[in-house]
Amino acid sequence: MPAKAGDDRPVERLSPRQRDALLPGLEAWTLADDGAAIARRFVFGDFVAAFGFMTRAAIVAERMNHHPEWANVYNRVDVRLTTHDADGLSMRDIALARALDALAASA
Ligand SMILES: C[C@H](O)[C@H](O)[C@H]1CNC2=NC(N)=NC(=O)C2=N1
Repeated sequence: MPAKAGDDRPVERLSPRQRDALLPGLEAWTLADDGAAIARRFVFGDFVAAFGFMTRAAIVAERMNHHPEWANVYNRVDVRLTTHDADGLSMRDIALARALDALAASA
């Protein structure tokens, strides 16, 4: 089984300073859980568009070996990203957030 992309990146927790330097590029995301996670609500035209986003996002997440915590109600997808292995935010969360933003922009 080939290693998934992203497996070899260090899963180091971001310091508050590192985190605060990265968040300006993720305007639609908010800090959650005392800085241990970031969260965003995506809103689509209808349920099928929302689920299509989730389908595409799942493929990207699996390839990155980094998985969202998310909930879908009709055309909304609420996403929370944190790195369990780092017990907080890591670059994997930033990378996945950027990837999800790009997917939503092209939905
Ligand atoms: C064994 C597997 O590589 C790890 O459990 C990966 C999988 N996906 C993950 N996803 C998230 N969000 N955090 C992790 O720490 C994480 N770890």
